[in-house]
Amino acid sequence: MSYLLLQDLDKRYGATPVFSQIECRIAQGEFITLLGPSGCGKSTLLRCIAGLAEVDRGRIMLDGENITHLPPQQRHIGMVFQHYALFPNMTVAQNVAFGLRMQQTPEHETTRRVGEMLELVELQSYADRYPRQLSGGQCQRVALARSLVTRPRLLLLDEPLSALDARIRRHLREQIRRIQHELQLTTIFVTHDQEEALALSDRILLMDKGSIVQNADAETLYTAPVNTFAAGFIGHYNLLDPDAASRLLGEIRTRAAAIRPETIRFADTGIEGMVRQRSLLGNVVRYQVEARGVTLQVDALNRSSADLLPAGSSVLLQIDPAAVLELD
Ligand SMILES: Nc1ncnc2c1ncn2[C@@H]1O[C@H](COP(=O)(O)OP(=O)(O)OP(=O)(O)O)[C@@H](O)[C@H]1O
Repeated sequence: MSYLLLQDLDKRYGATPVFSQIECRIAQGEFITLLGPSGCGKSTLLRCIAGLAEVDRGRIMLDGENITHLPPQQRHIGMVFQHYALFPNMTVAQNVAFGLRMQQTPEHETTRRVGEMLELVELQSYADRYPRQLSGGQCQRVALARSLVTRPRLLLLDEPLSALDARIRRHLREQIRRIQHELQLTTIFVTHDQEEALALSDRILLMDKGSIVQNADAETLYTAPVNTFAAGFIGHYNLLDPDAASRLLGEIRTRAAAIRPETIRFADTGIEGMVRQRSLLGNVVRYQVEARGVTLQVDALNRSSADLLPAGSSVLLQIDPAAVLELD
């Protein structure tokens, strides 16, 4: 049985549909990511699950209970937002204790559970600080501890990392994954960052314009996108219309083709091309290569600076036919 079931959900604001016919089954303990471009309806869907917005049609079942019309406080769902809404006049420990105080949990129990949560997010020594004395990443860990302390049935994370710098983001996302795994907590994470989604998720729901375009694990989404939107959003696929694909591959193609830059190789024989530009992405070098009138991105491992090809180099490209996806 699914732990969380979203059935035929529709939502509109006035005449504008936000999402429609959302269907999804989520198992207990799964880490699901809602991924999609800005405005595709991710946050609104999350807010509907939390009870902060109403769906116009459909049913939301959590652990066998129909929660579609329950007020948020009766859903027992934890939520962390992009901007940490900590109480500025309360210490870290008081912020974390807030939900328990509202439930009138006995004082000794509150102290114990707050201590456990601060340990979980590695902020034990910050208990008496105020939010203004914390970094952005620390604030988000407090927000996480605050939403976990009441032992929610479901954790919803709405772009909790997007206001943080890249290094802190990576560290905190690993921490979130560890905590989620330790607590076996069913989690839905919203992001528009594909790298974050691929790194974190058991399963990704890729959304576009209010619909789920693909529902798959990271590997499937990366290697087998279902259409050109999915291929354009995930990885850095070369997307070629049928004309360009026919010219490049030297055979008639009637559908669009998608080729991942890392599946194209420089070789001793193959399609003639010319390097136009290169950019160093750290461990990878991304070349822009012109071949048969088509501009391609080709990724190569950055093994040594002696191997780097300058702009203007003639190259021969090998494209494995199995790596050419046909898409609509
Ligand atoms: N309260 C509201 N009233 C009217 N329209 C809204 C409201 N909230 C969201 N929308 C619209 O619904 C659509 C989906 O918004 P939503 O915030 O769910 O997108 P999102 O995918 O989370 O985007 P982002 O990544 O930018 O946060 C957008 O077109 C937005 O303008």
